[in-house]
Amino acid sequence: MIFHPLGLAGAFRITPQLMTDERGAFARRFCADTFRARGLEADLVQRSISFNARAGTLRGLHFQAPPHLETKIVRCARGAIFDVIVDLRDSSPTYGQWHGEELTADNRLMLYIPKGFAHGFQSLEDNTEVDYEITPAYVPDAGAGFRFDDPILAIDWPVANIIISERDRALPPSFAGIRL
Ligand SMILES: Cc1cn([C@H]2C[C@H](O)[C@@H](COP(=O)(O)OP(=O)(O)O[C@H]3O[C@H](C)C(=O)[C@H](O)[C@H]3O)O2)c(=O)[nH]c1=O
Repeated sequence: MIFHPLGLAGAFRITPQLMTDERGAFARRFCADTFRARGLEADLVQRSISFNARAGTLRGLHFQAPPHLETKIVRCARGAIFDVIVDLRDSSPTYGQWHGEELTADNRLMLYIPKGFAHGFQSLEDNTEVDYEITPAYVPDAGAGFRFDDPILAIDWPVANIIISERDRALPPSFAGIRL
């Protein structure tokens, strides 16, 4: 695995290193010892799937409220997504900044998202599936977030036909004032 630090400290793009032969390839996409050695969270207690039937589906921008802040590893197992993380860490010099990354089944890229970030994505193809590794466990009442079209962030979502849930439509308009 190659860890590429993003401009938002503590977040990484991870590239699995393919070992190829005539059959195809093999690559490690997680290793607890490697993550611990890098000071990253290695005890990811839940693994989840997000299936998105239509291109343009947008989920987010979400986080779990303290004390249930999440660490996540996100990858695209089928199709493609535009993945966005937003730094909401109160003490961070990049507070209020965001990073977008195209994660696809073909590029096999992953994002490591530390605690204190909001997360969201938009699917770029039909039948897109996203894999999550998350800690701590899901706490239904801790769900929080803000709208994808926050005017302060002005995220340029790639697919014009945006499909979102009523819940996401009703989120607060901006991250302003949220400090984790
Ligand atoms: C997140 C989650 C949801 N659920 C249940 C709750 C609902 O019955 C159903 C769909 O939940 P929700 O609409 O909150 O799912 P998303 O809109 O995809 O939310 C996720 O989207 C953004 C992009 C994220 O990064 C988070 O993983 C998460 O907030 O799955 C669970 O049982 N466990 C879970 O961990």
